[in-house]
Amino acid sequence: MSSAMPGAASPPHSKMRSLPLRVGTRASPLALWQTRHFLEIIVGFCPVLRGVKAFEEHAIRTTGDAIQNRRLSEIGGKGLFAKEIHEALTDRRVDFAVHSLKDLETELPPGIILACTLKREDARDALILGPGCGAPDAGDPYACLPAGAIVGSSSLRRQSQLLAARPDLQVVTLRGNVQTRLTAVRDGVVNASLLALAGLKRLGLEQEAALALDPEAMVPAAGQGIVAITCREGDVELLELLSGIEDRAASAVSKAERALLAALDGSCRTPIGGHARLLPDGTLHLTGLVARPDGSFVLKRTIHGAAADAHRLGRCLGDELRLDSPADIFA
Ligand SMILES: NCc1[nH]cc(CCC(=O)O)c1CC(=O)O
Repeated sequence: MSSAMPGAASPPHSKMRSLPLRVGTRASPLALWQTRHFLEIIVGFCPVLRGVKAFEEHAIRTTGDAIQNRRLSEIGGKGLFAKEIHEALTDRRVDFAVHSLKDLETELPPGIILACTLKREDARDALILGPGCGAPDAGDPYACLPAGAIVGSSSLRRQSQLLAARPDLQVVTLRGNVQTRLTAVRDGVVNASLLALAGLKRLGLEQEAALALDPEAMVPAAGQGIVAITCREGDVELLELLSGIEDRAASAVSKAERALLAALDGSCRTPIGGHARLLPDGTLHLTGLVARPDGSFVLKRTIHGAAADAHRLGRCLGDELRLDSPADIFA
């Protein structure tokens, strides 16, 4: 965190509030990378913000960061990574905040809105291999895992899809930031793990991925690979500025994926996947998945339609998946 020199920066034009703008972020290396990435984009878009001390980073420690080695499903879900950041916005300690979209709950607190989404990085999950694994084979991605191998993951979505393909595997809880999880694999605490390729790429760790998994075979989390910015609903100046850097493709796919998630209204104990692609002809393809954590039930469907209908497509697919799932999935 840095503080501005008093009086060092004056508003670049009359419409702009006084600087610096305060940016809220989690403190992990990935979150800080994403925040600096966002700042580069916004400065590129609005050069008047260059050269002055225009931004101030506020790293905020969240409840989710403080809890290690327990499943999010046990501790109350993804909202825990954003709660303190939302509070900082509401209390006007920051002006906007940078999030991984997949960690952002579908229903934000009153007064806080998703102002823009940045261009999507690779949405796929990556397989990380440690001691005891064979050579990776893209045609049969799990063949490199020996019988009974221990896979570290705290994601019920990844666990359910993995166990559906390989019921012999043992999935154990593994949390912490990307580096912590890579270290656990390298040290042989687990034989393998699954991580978002986007996080690895952003941190320059792509070479740690043995394989990128086909998103139809391992359906990613809704919003995976997308950075999202929140701000206060009434802050029209900022909303206007942020709308200028909105990536339209990311906006369409995130609308579809998040409408799917909202329609499923799954508790954090329900494995849910959602992945949309925008084709060059403007059609949007959305794949959704619901499952039992042990992989004994997996339901996967795809819907397609006009990108302009992204929200409706997501809701339709979510309703359909819910209707066609056994009662225990959403109990
Ligand atoms: N839940 C943690 C989290 N939130 C966002 C990412 C990766 C970056 C992204 O999806 O944009 C990760 C790490 C992971 O799942 O491996």
